[in-house]
Amino acid sequence: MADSAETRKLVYLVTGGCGFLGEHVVRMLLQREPRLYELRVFDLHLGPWLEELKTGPVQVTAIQGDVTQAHEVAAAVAGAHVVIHTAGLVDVFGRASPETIYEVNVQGTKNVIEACVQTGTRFLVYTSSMEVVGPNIKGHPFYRGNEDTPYEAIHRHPYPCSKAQAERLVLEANGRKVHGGLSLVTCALRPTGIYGEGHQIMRDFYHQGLRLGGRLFRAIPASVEHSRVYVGNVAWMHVLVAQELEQRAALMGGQVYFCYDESPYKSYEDFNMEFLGPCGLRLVDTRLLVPYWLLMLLATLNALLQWLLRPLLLYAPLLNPYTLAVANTTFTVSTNKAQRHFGYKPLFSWEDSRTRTIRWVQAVEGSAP
Ligand SMILES: NC(=O)C1=CN([C@@H]2O[C@H](COP(=O)(O)OP(=O)(O)OC[C@H]3O[C@@H](n4cnc5c(N)ncnc54)[C@H](O)[C@@H]3O)[C@@H](O)[C@H]2O)C=CC1
Ligand SMILES: C[C@@H](CO)CCC[C@@H](C)[C@H]1CC[C@H]2[C@@H]3[C@H](O)CC4=CC(=O)CC[C@]4(C)[C@H]3CC[C@]12C
Repeated sequence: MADSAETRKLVYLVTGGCGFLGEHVVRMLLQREPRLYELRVFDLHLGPWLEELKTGPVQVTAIQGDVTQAHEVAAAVAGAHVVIHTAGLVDVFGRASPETIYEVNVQGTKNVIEACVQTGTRFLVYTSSMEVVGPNIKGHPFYRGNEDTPYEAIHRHPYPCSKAQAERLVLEANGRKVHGGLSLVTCALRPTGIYGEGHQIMRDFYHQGLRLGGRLFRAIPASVEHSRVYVGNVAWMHVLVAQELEQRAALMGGQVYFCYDESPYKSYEDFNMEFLGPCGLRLVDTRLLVPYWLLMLLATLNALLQWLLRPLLLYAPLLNPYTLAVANTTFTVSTNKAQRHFGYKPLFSWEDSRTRTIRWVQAVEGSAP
């Protein structure tokens, strides 16, 4: 029944569909959206794994394109029922210029919205970020907060600023008339730090630990808690939102939802050790040797070196004043808004998420850094 031609009618577009989250969204759609007829995967860099998806019942169309190019976006959006816009430049390490980050994250999102309006696509799901809220530049903790918790969201770094601007544009576009006269329905999902199969920073920490003889050094007190969320659950929430947006447009349109699951609250480093520990790494407590002021000094030195070396080479280590501030500030969410509004429940338990991630790290073991 689910595979009959009559039930398969919908065309979805996933921007950034070959990224860490995007790939999980693509695979989840193929598994969990029986009405799918065509799945368009739009990305600057297409992955070879897309080929294996082309043999199934759904037409998978790979589109190599750039969200900053309005005409490329419009061509990809034309005829799509739903757009899931995950494409973005995730850079808190100074690899890209602020201008490029704005161009991709803000102008790219404008292009997606305008393409929906011009071509008559009615449903837009945007991948925002917890960074739109915080941590703010004052390092205020956000403890077990929800979507309505008051918090002074002030940023300077281009990444959170660009995500906040883009999110605002998406929410303001809710209710705009699209080609054909119907209204656009939009909403934004705000994942906390995502982990799982394909997580590049986890891979970097793992290889760093191997280089250091199986050790990682604690820099952040264990009392600083972060919310983390498994990539499969983030993908599932995107798919569910996309499915429910039409029926529940009045309730969900123009709304934001944190992405959450049952992953435990822990410091960034302690949480990573849930996976890296079983893969043979140890977290060595050097916090008494490396006090916070020294870390801040190192982070500032890294930023200075990055600036000095820029004409010659790209120096972009994980530690800089911004990443240190984020890592060192408690940011935890506790909410059931997604459950109340569209029946979200995590698809993967914490045990499943942990096991899957550990298996992936173990498979990464032999691969080059
Ligand atoms: N990784 C994380 O912890 C979090 C990520 N997010 C958001 O989730 C989304 C996906 O992030 P990740 O999967 O982690 O990043 P990623 O870098 O793995 O994926 C982003 C994808 O977008 C594509 N892309 C970049 N510039 C593009 C352009 N100009 N045109 C077309 N495609 C382009 C990239 O090629 C990549 O495949 C982003 O919007 C990010 O802001 C939100 C919260 C947490
Ligand atoms: C002080 C270092 C010593 O081990 C640890 C540095 C860790 C940082 C690289 C990460 C700590 C918190 C991360 C960010 C957080 O999870 C929120 C994010 C949301 C996003 O939308 C994008 C990624 C990120 C900014 C994430 C990036 C890496 C950290 C700063």
